[in-house]
Amino acid sequence: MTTVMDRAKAITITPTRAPLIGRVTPPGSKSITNRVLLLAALAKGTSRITGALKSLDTKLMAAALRDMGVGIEEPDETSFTVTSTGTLKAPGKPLYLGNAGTAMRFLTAALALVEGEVIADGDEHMRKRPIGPLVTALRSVGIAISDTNGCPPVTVRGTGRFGAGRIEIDGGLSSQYVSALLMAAACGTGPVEVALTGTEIGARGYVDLTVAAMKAFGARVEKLDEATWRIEPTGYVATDFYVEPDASAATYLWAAEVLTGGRIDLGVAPEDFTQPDAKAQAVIAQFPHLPAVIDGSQMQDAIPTIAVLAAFNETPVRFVGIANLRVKECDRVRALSTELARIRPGLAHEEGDDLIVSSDPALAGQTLPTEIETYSDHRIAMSFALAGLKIAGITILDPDCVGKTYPGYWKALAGLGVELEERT
Ligand SMILES: O=C(O)C1=C[C@@H](OP(=O)(O)O)[C@@H](O)[C@H](O)C1
Ligand SMILES: C=C(OP(=O)(O)O)C(=O)O
Repeated sequence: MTTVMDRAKAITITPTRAPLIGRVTPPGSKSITNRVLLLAALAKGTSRITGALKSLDTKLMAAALRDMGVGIEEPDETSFTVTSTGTLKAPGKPLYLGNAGTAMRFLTAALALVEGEVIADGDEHMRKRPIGPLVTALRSVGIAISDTNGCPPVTVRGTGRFGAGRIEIDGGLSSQYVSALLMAAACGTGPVEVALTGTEIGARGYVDLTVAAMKAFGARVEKLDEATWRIEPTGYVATDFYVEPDASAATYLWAAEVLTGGRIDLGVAPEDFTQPDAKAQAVIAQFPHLPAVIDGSQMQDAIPTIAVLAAFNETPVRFVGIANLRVKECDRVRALSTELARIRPGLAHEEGDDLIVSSDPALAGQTLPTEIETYSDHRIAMSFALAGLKIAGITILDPDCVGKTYPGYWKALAGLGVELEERT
């Protein structure tokens, strides 16, 4: 698998004449898969993970753990069997984590548990994604760690132990910093308190997801107040774990359903997801009467989906609380405004960190030949494909970038009867 953008490749979508009706099983959750892979690696014994996502991001996490001596087998398309001594060994080479934010942030904290020096690096996009607050927090509990101008690569000189005491962390830029500290903290020499400094935190639901996964692997975590968690030094116990489907992946299917007036059975009800992006379903269901202002802070990965949907809404939509989108796989605020405006000038613009989508229901049925730049960002590719369900001439460049979290995306659309023309 490669993360290098393949500009020659493209997919042009033919608008659907009929409502999309059918069944699609979304892949397993990326967020949960990468949490439980790490937790299983930190537990002594064998853990069987089922329902897991197999995609670039989880392959990178699994490969890094294998490099550190963890046995990971893949008995089938959706399972990992993880066998570990409960410790991570220093790999003989830098860990390569591509543009997988979860792998980079979660492992950066976990590398304190390795005895020896480890470098964690990523691709050119990851090298622009901030990790400074996490590095500063780790240093505050005596971990020898350095970054590169606030971004990866990071070098950690671990002692095999995490330490104990209070760690303050600013989770404003990324909740993944908080999740990373919480997971490593259960392997501390004593109890650890993780406390938020700022009032803001990127989607809180991801921290809840972390705590739930930690508890499933035997950790004792107590939420002392809205900004503080206390983690006991229990370590982890190997367990079997079923990963629920990916809520962010589900957003494309929920949107495809309302855009085409169809019915897509995902085999799981929106209320049964524990991931923050499941909140998006209630918003998407209001189409074509989406709210005038949508706060994206608690469902960040769903915003590209809703922004493209908003282009077909009856009235304009302002997206607020999305400044963090500027430090994801690409600057998503910029990518969304640029690519929507490429479809039709004026369709979207930025005001500070807000995104305003002008909306034009009359776009549906038009032919507007447009090549959508995807910036190596799976969510830009997947969300703009939705525009192609209604507008003729939408071409998605570098369509394989969906492999970061949803390698079966194009097949899923084709399975629903969407006609895709591939340029290779
Ligand atoms: O913890 C997680 O699994 C994630 C947290 C979010 O990132 P930030 O915490 O960086 O906002 C989200 O965008 C990402 O896709 C997955
Ligand atoms: C932001 C994302 O990923 P990550 O931070 O895990 O790279 C995403 O999947 O939309």
